[in-house]
Amino acid sequence: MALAGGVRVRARALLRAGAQFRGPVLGRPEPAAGGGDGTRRFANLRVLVEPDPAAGVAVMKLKSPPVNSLSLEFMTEFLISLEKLENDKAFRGVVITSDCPGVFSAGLDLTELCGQNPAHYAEYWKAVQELWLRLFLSNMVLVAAINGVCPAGGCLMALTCDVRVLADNPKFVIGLKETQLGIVVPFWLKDNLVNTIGHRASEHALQLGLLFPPAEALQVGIVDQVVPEDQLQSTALSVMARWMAIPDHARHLTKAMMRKATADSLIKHRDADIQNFVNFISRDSIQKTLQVYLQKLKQKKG
Ligand SMILES: CCCCCCCC/C=C\C/C=C/C(=O)SCCNC(=O)CCNC(=O)[C@H](O)C(C)(C)COP(=O)(O)OP(=O)(O)OC[C@H]1O[C@@H](n2cnc3c(N)ncnc32)[C@H](O)[C@@H]1OP(=O)(O)O
Repeated sequence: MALAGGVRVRARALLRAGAQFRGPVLGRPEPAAGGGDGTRRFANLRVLVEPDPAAGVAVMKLKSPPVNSLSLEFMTEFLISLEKLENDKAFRGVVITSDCPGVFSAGLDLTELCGQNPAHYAEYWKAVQELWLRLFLSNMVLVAAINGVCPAGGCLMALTCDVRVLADNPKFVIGLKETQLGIVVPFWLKDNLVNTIGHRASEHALQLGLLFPPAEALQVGIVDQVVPEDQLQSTALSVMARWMAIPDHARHLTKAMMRKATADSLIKHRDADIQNFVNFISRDSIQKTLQVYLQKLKQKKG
């Protein structure tokens, strides 16, 4: 699946600005592009990719500090990195994790949702849809190694993965807290949650805007495994190894079959969903609520 129009334009702008695939990364000199030694890492500004072509796996580390919020730039760079891996036959699986201590992702970037114009909201929501669709329909095995708090849009990313492993830390809550902010999750994200934890549990989780700490997250099934923090990466890689043992074509066709109806319901109604979002987010009452919330977040330290 290729990047959608608006996201592609932004991706091109980022590429022109030289935002991606530069080295050295983390201060370590790297072989020149195309060096082909199989160990080269690549990165754009906000996503660090550590490939292991021998295993067919790459680790994507979200590194958009302080909280990996889903800004347009971050989502675009993430999708560029994902597409690069998908186009490379060497890679069949991706572990998604965070490089920001204590936070997997804080979800939608609230500064993108406050005080902007309708065209911006439309572009932003299209990018969110694209992020979800591209992850949800990815050919590759996706394992989320959740090493931090994972609310709302962070949970959206994790829910698209085939497996979620959560580090056992009481601060690392996961869930869709939108109603607590006075907003409503889009129907396709609701469907994604229902597919994961069932209808009744989703009703409670969504209406109450529940954020589950590890033991509850495991019990309700929003994550598949909870492991000690220091075992998160190794567990994610061994889960991946199990999935990689399945022939790709059969696994992927099965995944596509299981997910088609949920994805199609968004694909068929993308424009209407964007219009709904723009109307909703432009309301004075919603703007006020979000602004107060953002202010509170900013004042937390003071
Ligand atoms: C009819 C159709 C209608 C459709 C409507 C659809 C609406 C959307 C629906 C669903 C999808 C998803 C929605 C969302 O994702 S909304 C965002 C929800 N996220 C949150 O509420 C998380 C908010 N953040 C936090 O709780 C904390 O920051 C934290 C727990 C993640 C991390 O805590 P801590 O480490 O203590 O960091 P700080 O709180 O100090 O934050 C640092 C810094 O970052 C800023 N910040 C935090 N979160 C966000 C964010 N989501 N967007 C933008 N900026 C954020 C924070 O303000 C601080 O900034 P600074 O003071 O300037 O440093």
